Amino acid sequence: MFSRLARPTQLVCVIRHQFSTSSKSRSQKDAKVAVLGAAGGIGQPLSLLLKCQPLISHLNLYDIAHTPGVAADLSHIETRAKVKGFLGEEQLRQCLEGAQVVVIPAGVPRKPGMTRDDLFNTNAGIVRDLTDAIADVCPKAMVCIITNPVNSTVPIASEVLKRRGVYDPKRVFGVTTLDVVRSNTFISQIKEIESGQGLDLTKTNCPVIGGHSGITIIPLISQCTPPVSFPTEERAKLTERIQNAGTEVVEAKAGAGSATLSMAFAAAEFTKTLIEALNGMEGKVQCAYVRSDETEAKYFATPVLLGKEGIEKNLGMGKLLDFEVSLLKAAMPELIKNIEKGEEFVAKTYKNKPSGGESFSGEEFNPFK
Ligand SMILES: NC(=O)C1=CN([C@@H]2O[C@H](COP(=O)(O)OP(=O)(O)OC[C@H]3O[C@@H](n4cnc5c(N)ncnc54)[C@H](O)[C@@H]3O)[C@@H](O)[C@H]2O)C=CC1
Ligand SMILES: O=C([O-])CC(=O)C(=O)O
Repeated sequence: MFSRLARPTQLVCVIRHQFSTSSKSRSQKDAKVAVLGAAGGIGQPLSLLLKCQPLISHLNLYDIAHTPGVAADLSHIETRAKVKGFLGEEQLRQCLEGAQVVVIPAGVPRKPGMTRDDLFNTNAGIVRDLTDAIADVCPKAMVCIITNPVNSTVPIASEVLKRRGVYDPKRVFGVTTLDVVRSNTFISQIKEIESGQGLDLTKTNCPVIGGHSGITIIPLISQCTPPVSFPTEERAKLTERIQNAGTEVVEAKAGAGSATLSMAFAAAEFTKTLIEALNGMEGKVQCAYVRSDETEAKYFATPVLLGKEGIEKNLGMGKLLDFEVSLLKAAMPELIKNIEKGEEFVAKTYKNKPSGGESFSGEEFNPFK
């Protein structure tokens, strides 16, 4: 059930292959995708990968800077998707017209010494306002949120959509694919050191549940396919590396941002799987941070089966080892706090704009009063 997609280890070749294979197919449907934050460190390579994705017919790129150049550049690539750039708030709604999938990497990244939660003050408002525009223009779109802190930005987007009366939990995703990508890579690397032969990365799949920050990232190594086993100490070390992998990149980049290329790869994989599922392809599964009843946290990442309407089924976390249960216990307080912080932010700051009516204060929605 939890299948891996073919992964572009040799990216360019696979991009060409995907394009040439599917340009022969006349049965594919058109997908219109908007990327918000498209000129950034993630946005640019992500837009490149999406431009090479044959299921995408239209690719709209929005940012507060540089999108005309990025769009002009990408538009010269001989692949199917028609690329348009949209610049500044006044063009945001135009960008979103007809979008079936909206991917959001807009917002500031970490610098060394910062936590993802330290990004909240800047990024919360960005996600709130972008989601508000989505509610106006393409309320039925799939919303894929990359912007950190994901643990809080997904609740923020959900609360805005709720206030606008267009929330459907099947259509809102926190993109946590990078945690799976990293787990697969690190597990295979260790097996290569141990046995001289790594795992076949096209078939390796380690689900990652929980949230997307530090100890809230819970790799389920016991559920990896193919099955792998590690001595207790090594499993703990591997888990810690996966949890801190984002910080590993932030430190290596030494002030120049966080993971961009691997994140673009991961988000492109997620988007591709989602579009395939929207097109009716069956058995499409990805881990994502979604509205969930799995635990006491309202939002929780698990493998989800994707379908024509978004999430078809939450596949849950399965049976955990004692070690994984202890990781889950450790994660819950932080995760719940992050979720509440996102919800409170919207309650305190959201100004609803009913169509044709006047703006009125978010105070009216404050459930804490
Ligand atoms: N979910 C995940 O696994 C990951 C999430 N991230 C997060 O992704 C976000 C983006 O990271 P980078 O691309 O490296 O940052 P970046 O700074 O390189 O790019 C961000 C882009 O967002 C744009 N932007 C800012 N405000 C905007 C607004 N109101 N509307 C539209 N665009 C706006 C900026 O102009 C910039 O082009 C960060 O919050 C980062 O923490 C990064 C890596 C992994
Ligand atoms: O670490 C960061 O700030 C960016 C991120 O979410 C990741 O790389 O997993």
